[in-house]
Amino acid sequence: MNKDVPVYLLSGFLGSGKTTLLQKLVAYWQGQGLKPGVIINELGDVNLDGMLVDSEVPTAELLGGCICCTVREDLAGELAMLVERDRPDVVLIEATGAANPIDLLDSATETAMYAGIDIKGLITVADAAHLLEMYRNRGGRTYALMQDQIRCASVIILNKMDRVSEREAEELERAITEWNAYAPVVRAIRCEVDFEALLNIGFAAERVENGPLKKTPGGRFDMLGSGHEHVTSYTHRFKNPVDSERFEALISSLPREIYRAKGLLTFSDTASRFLFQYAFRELDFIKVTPQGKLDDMAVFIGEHFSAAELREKLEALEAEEAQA
Ligand SMILES: Nc1nc2c(ncn2[C@@H]2O[C@H](COP(=O)(O)OP(=O)(O)OP(=O)(O)O)[C@@H](O)[C@H]2O)c(=O)[nH]1
Repeated sequence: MNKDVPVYLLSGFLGSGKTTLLQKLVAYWQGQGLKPGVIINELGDVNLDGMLVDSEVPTAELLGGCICCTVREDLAGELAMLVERDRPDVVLIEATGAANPIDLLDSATETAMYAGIDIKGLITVADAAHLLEMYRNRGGRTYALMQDQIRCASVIILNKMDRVSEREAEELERAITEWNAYAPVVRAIRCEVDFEALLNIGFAAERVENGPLKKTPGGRFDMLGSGHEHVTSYTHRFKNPVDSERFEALISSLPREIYRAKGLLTFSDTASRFLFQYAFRELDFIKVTPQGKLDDMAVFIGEHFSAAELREKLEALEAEEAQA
């Protein structure tokens, strides 16, 4: 009989560093001579994260919805198919940052009943600076979701340590341990951690056995989840290139309610195309050469922001360039 394929789930709020970790874990497993498979779930209908994953890696995409609601059944199907078709040695599932991990765990364990997989547990990546701000302001559904993602974790990566001080990190670690006394907390910058240690400490049998989550007799995980219906997104499709500096200025003037944006852009003043990333007030650009035909687009994610206002600003930016 074939051995069950180990499956790791990856959660963490929008922009915390999940894809950064996914890329590194994939490289780590490849370095061990293993064949990893990945499933990526994005809220938008274009898989931008997929562009950052080695094209040799079998990848399944779940787009246009979130694992914990609209694409729940699809996850089971995609996971079973990936395992059957590509026979990976290990699978990593990256949920959207808006996903409630309970539903993700539920859906994955359902699949485990028939698909020959072994759910190892959940890695939660937290953006230290963003979590700290949320923790100090206490309240709101984003904060509740971040807490749930930490409560459900088998191991927590406290990422973006370059953005907090030692005292702040200690304050965060105390809070995290209160929410989840079982999971080890590993500090990191750009999710750079000792992967061997991470996979050993976080998923040791006795920890999983005594972990924060117990299954109910009905097979579901017994923990109240907070929905993420408050999270909204707006996808903009660009008709023509925009000026990079004006685009940067627009991004830096975004309202606080928009905490995540990413997209693929052609600038009028540069030769190549760029994947842009904006997470908790930090902007990053990566040069890319997308495979196949992909139009310029940007997705903005946040709470109760005005999509109409944002669209107007973006259209004005496009119009300025068209006239120039
Ligand atoms: N300053 C800083 N930035 C980081 C660190 N780790 C990742 N980033 C940046 O944060 C942004 C978001 O990282 P991702 O790995 O795409 O985050 P994600 O959790 O996959 O985002 P979603 O898919 O939208 O949920 C990117 O611009 C990263 O380069 C870190 O340790 N410090």
